[in-house]
Amino acid sequence: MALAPSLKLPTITHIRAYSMGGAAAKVHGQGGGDYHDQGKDHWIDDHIATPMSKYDEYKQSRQSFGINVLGTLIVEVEASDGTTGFAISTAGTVGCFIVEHHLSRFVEGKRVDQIKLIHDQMLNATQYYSGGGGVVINTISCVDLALWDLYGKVVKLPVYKLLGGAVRDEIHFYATGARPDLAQKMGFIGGKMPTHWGPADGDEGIAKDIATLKEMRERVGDNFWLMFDCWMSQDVNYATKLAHAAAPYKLKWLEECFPPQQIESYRELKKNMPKGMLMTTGEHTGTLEGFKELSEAGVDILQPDVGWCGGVTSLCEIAAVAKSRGQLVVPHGSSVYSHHAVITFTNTPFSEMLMTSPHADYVRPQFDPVLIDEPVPHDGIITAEELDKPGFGVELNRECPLERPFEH
Ligand SMILES: C[C@H](O)[C@H](O)[C@@H](O)[C@@H](O)C(=O)O
Ligand SMILES: [Mg+2]
Repeated sequence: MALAPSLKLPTITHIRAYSMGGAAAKVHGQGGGDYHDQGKDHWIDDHIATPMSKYDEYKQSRQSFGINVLGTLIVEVEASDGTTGFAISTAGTVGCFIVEHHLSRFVEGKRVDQIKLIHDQMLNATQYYSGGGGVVINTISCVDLALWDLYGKVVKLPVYKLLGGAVRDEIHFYATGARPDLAQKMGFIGGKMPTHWGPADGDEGIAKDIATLKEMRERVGDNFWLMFDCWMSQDVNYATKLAHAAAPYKLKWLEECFPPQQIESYRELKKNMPKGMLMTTGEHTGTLEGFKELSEAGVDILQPDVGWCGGVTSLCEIAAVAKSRGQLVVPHGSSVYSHHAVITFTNTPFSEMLMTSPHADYVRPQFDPVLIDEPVPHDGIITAEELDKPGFGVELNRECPLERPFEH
């Protein structure tokens, strides 16, 4: 049966890649897709424990060791009917090179609905240099997100409806930031704090982070969720001791204690943790196989970042891996790009809002200032209705200092 004329979909004529911020930029602290690229005196760069914390010179600031060197990647795709779609991620100038000189050949000339075909070709064509994660997968994710945005804008449907529709009317959020007590007042269901100390600080480090947890528990009462985010900074012994020291204060989960490759460390920690405390991780894992391994190691909540794991196409596959084992998938804070996916997942009962206001004392759009109309939770909630705009429902703020370093 021939397609109705209205369903004859346009082809993709152009893909373009822009960067903003990062080491290659003249201006820093711009925020955007690389949300760690903030200005001075920001909670997100205040003595947070990392794998680099064992070096005194890199203890105070993650920017000092380069957490924000990449900057924002913006990918724009244009269809033969003139419609454009775009997305952002963390890949900056490096990502621009990969898009313009490698991935563009798999995109231009295809129909706007051939997203999965393009995704498979991008993943396989970069296998020889991607290492299955990092900036290459971030870049592929950004292209995938831009394609979903374009498809939605061509057929005039929000991405979540293209994925099969909402399974709930609202998304409820926990907040990540320095002030869970303020997050509670803003209507969030929980607060996730970074840890500030690690194995190099020994038992004294554990005592200091537990003191913060104790203080916050006293402020928020017994029922508000409190979590620690350890950003790959620990070893199994330290994480085990921290988990048991935190149990009296009802810590809900311990997040990303180790680098993504240390599957055996996660498997061992899960056995060591107090009963009822959850172990979560995944934001720095970039392959479906990597998430399968984490799932089998007993991770309770998989936390892929849709801009770093392969895009919406991969996120849906990861959600199915989790679902097959009765586990949850709660994406790392990635704003509108994960909202449209999670509202269609039956194993995502809540999601993350990353507080990018400097003192975590008000709700600022996570990718501010690069997205126009970026939705934010009100009283800790975003409704399906608020997502009812074509594509991801946002537009690119072209007043940002965008550069196109390469062309093809
Ligand atoms: C707060 C954490 O240190 C990271 O900055 C954060 O981006 C990420 O780990 C998260 O889970 O939100
Ligand atoms: Mg995290």
